[in-house]
This record gives sequence, C-alpha cells and structure tokens, in this order.
Amino acid sequence: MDSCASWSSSSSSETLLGFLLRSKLSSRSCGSGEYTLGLIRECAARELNAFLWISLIAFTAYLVGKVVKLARLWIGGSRIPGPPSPSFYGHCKLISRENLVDVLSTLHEKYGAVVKLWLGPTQLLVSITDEGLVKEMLSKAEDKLPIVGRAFQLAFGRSSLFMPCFDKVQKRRELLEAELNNRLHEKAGVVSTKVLDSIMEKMHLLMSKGSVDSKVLSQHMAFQFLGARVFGEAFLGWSEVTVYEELLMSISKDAYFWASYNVTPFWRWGFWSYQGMCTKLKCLTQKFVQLCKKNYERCCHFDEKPKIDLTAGSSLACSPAMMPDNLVLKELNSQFNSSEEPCANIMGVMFHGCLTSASLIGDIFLRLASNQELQDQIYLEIVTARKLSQKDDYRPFDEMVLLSATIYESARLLPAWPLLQRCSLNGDLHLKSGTTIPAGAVLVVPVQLVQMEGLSWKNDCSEFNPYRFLSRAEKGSLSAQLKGAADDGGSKKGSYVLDDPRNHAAYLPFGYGTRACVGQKFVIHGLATLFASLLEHYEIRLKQGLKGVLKPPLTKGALEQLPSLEMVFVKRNA
Ligand code: HEM
Repeated sequence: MDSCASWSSSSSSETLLGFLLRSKLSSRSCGSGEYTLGLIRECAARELNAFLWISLIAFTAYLVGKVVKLARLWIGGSRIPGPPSPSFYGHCKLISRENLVDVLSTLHEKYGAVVKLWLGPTQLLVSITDEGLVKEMLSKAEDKLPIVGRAFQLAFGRSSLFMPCFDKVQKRRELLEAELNNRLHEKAGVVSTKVLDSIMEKMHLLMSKGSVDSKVLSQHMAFQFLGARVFGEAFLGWSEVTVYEELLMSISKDAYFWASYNVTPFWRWGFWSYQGMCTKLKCLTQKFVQLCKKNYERCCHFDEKPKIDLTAGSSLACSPAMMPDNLVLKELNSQFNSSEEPCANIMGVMFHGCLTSASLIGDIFLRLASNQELQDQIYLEIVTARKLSQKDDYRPFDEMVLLSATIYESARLLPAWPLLQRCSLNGDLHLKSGTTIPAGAVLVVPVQLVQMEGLSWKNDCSEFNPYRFLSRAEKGSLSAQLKGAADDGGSKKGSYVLDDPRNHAAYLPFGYGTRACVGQKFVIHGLATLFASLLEHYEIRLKQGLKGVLKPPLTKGALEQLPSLEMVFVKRNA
C-alpha cells in the first residue's frame, strides 16, 4: 500500500507514457480494486485536462484569427475612400434598404468610383460604379452574399442554385443553362402556341372588365411562359395552377424581408403565415412533379394514347414528345446530393424567373403603351418577319431587331435586380486599378447608377432609346430586306442589325461574370415571341394617359417597383 501511495504522489510530475507503463507494473503489485479505480479516475482527470487545454488553445487561436481578420478588414477598409463610421454601429441605422442606392449615388459623386460604407464594426460594404472595375470585380469574386441564398433556403429548403458558394452551384448552373438554351435555335422558338393562347385568354378576360392592369397581366405572362418551360405545357391545364401562381407571387413579396433577419424570427406571427404559404407551395410542386413522373413513366412503358382531361388534377396530358422537354424530369434525374430538398431548385427558378420577368414585362408594356410610334414600327417589323418566315432557314427572332432592342433598353432603364452583390470570402481582392478590397467585405454594384450614368451611354443615357442597340445593316443582307421596319426619327428609313448588348461595358441587367444570370438568352427570346404575338394583333394604349408612372421608385424590389397602369388592347385591322 505504501509503495502505491509513494508512486501516486510522485507520478504527477511524470509523462503520460511513463505513467501508463508504471501503472501496469504497480497494478500487478498492488492488485486492489480501489487502486485501479483511483488510477482510472486520475487518468480521466488528466485526459479531461488535456482536452480542456486543447480546446482552450483552439478557441484562442480561432479568436485570434477572427481578430486578425477584423484588423485586416479595418486596415484594408481605411484605405478605400468613403465616409468614416459615425458610431460603433456604423451607418446601418442611418440607411434603409429603400434609400441605399440613393446614399451610394451621393457617396459616388463625392468620393469617386469605389466607395466604402461601414454598416457595422464588422460589416464593410464596398460599392463600385466604374465600368471596367465592375466587370473585373464581377469576374473575380465568385461568391455571393448569404442573404440571397438564405431567402431561397428559408422559402424552399436547401438547394444547389442561388447559394453563396460558387463551387456548390457551378455544376447545376451549367446544366440549367444548357437546358434552357437548347431550343433557342429551333424555328419553333421558346414559346409554344399553347402558352400564347393561354395569355390571350387571360388578356380577353381582363379586357371584358374594360381595361387591363399591366401588373396583373405581366405576372400572368411571366408565370405561364416560365411554368410551361419548367413543368411542361401540361402545367397550364392543371386544376391547381391558379392557386400555384397566387402562392408564388405572395411568397415573392415577402421572401427577402424574412431572410433579412439574422436570427429567424420564430416569434413573429407573420413569419409563420409566410412559412405556411411556402409549405403549401412545396406540397403543390411535389404533387405536380409526381403526376408528371407517373405520367411520363406510363407513356414510356406502355406507349399510351394521350389523356385529354386535365382538370381532375390526377392525370395529365400524356405526350411523350412533350414531356422530356420540361425541366422537372431532368431535375429529378440529376439529383446531386441528398441534402437538397426535393424540388427546391425548381421552385427557386420559378420564383426568381417569374419575379424578374414580370418586372421586365411590366416595363415593356409601359414603354410601348406610351410610345405609339415605336409600336407601329415594331408592328411593321413583325409583319415583314411573318412574310419572310416562309423561308426554311429563317428564324423570326433574328429579324425582330427593334423589338429585341426595346427589350434590352427596358431592362437597362429598369433593372429587375437593382444591386449586384458579391463577397470576397477567401482572400483580399486585388483590382487592376491598385485598389485592394479586404476579405470579408461585401461588394455591390448599383446597377441603375452604372446603367444610367455610364460613360458608354453618351448624353441620352436617361432617355428611352432602343436604337442604341442597333446599327445599320450592310446592303444585301437579310436584315436589309426589312425596309422601314426600323426608323431613327421618321426621316431616314433603313434597316438595322441588333448589337450584342454585352458589347456595352455598362450593360448589367443580367449581371456579369461567373455568377451572371443563366436565363438571359431564354428570357430575351421568350419575351420577344410573346410581344410579337401580342403586337401583331393588338395595339396597346394607356387608358388614362401617363401620370408620373414613367419614373417608378427604382430602388425597391422587383415586384414592388413594377408600375401598375391601366391599358387597353385595341384589335388591329387585318
Ligand atoms: C427578366 C428576367 C431575368 C432577369 C432580369 C434576371 C436577372 C438576374 C440577375 C441580375 C442575376 C444575378 C447575376 C449576378 O449576380 O451577376 C441572376 C441570377 C440568376 N438567374 Fe436570372 N434573371 C432573369 C430571369 C431568369 C430566368 C427565367 C431564369 C431561369 C429559368 C434565371 C436563372 C438565374 C439563375 C439560376 C441565377 C443564379 C446564378 C447564380 O447564383 O450563380 N433568371 N438573374
């Protein structure tokens, strides 16, 4: 017993290995249960100590890392021009989401093309408006702010699109882009006659009440056009499609608001009602996807004849030729990882696509309805394009250059996405101008400022002028046959070709670089087809003239900024 006691008193200064070797020997010599228990206790106490030390060191290292990062952010931030922080809380309390672009505009006037704004002690916002620097930054910074990803995740669950980290979205982006663009070069175009019929039907329904609210029609057009591409045409005849549309639009109004909370606001009743809508939308999406899947399998395996009844909600039109075209089945077949919520990508694409397309459609209505001359010129272009469409190698979109330019110009003046956002998560961002943006800073591009004040737009940058995207066609080209379809002021009739808007350094409605919008080409083609069909048969007029609607508040979200005007559709004489 004595030997045990003397050993245990001296052991505290020995190494763990020595202790273990000794303990074996001494346990043999002592052999008592009490001694073994004491030994285990001591061993456990030492391990706990070691664990606590390691944890403490790791935590301290983590904190030191954070402090170093913060110090680098402060030092890096101090080198960028901009106002000093008014207090510990920065400018966060002084600016709201609504006036952020106005604040940035004033700061850019005072401090130049790159300005900083402290939003809090750890939040540095850097805004860039110089065309060259904007493009350089957007190509180099691949990660996005968590708030966009959070909005999508809160509403639809974990997905692999719209997430902050580029590596996680890259593969899915590429697949979606390829899928969306695979029909662009077909003569049939990206919008089917079924979609057009459904939109005309809605327009007639609205017109039967005397006039059409542009906001209502724009939302419907965006929803139908995208719904058919994402879910397949059968979606348009589904009995619950109207409920789906209403839910999607209601969710889109609140999504960014609820995502702006740092801590999910479980205590607010409104949040739960929002979550209820999201759950309902998820159930509806899954219900339709299941119908789609079942129907497709049945069509493939049994070569069944198409079903006609779409209203029951239990069966869909079965057309094997049509089904593989929708994105839903492709999406189901390419489920990348199990952590993704089923259908989250589908809902995300519907959400973003409808919101932004509706905003653009609404603005095009505004431009056309307030510019009768432009409408007449586009009409001539459409009629000529129709005549030429008898040729086999002819694609109408290529010839409706003024209509396409009108779409580009509307997107320029009222970008649906007012602030492009990136962050430099992994390291400092060095720009060619010599500016270094420290890691952790939030980078923004106020699209309106760049698109309305950029040097490349010349003097009329705040005017609506679709001709800025057109140049004279060479004599003898196919475009040159469109005599009179485009006209720059009434005197000089001629023909034009459409420039690639990406040639303009300051054209950013669809973003730029690795995280740019993958739906850009699809949307431009789709909207050109939709408007060509409408303008071919109808003239769009304003019911009561314009009352200040041409300058909607630009800094709000896509749907909020959508101008609402009363329009009438007057049938054209054949
Ligand atoms: C008028 C219609 C649209 C506009 C104005 C628009 C605009 C934008 C903008 C500004 C971005 C961010 C780009 C950046 O940060 O550089 C974006 C991202 C994206 N857009 Fe669109 N978009 C439209 C329609 C669509 C449609 C119809 C789809 C798909 C069907 C689509 C799919 C996407 C995707 C997947 C991203 C995310 C890219 C990423 O996070 O990596 N967009 N869009």
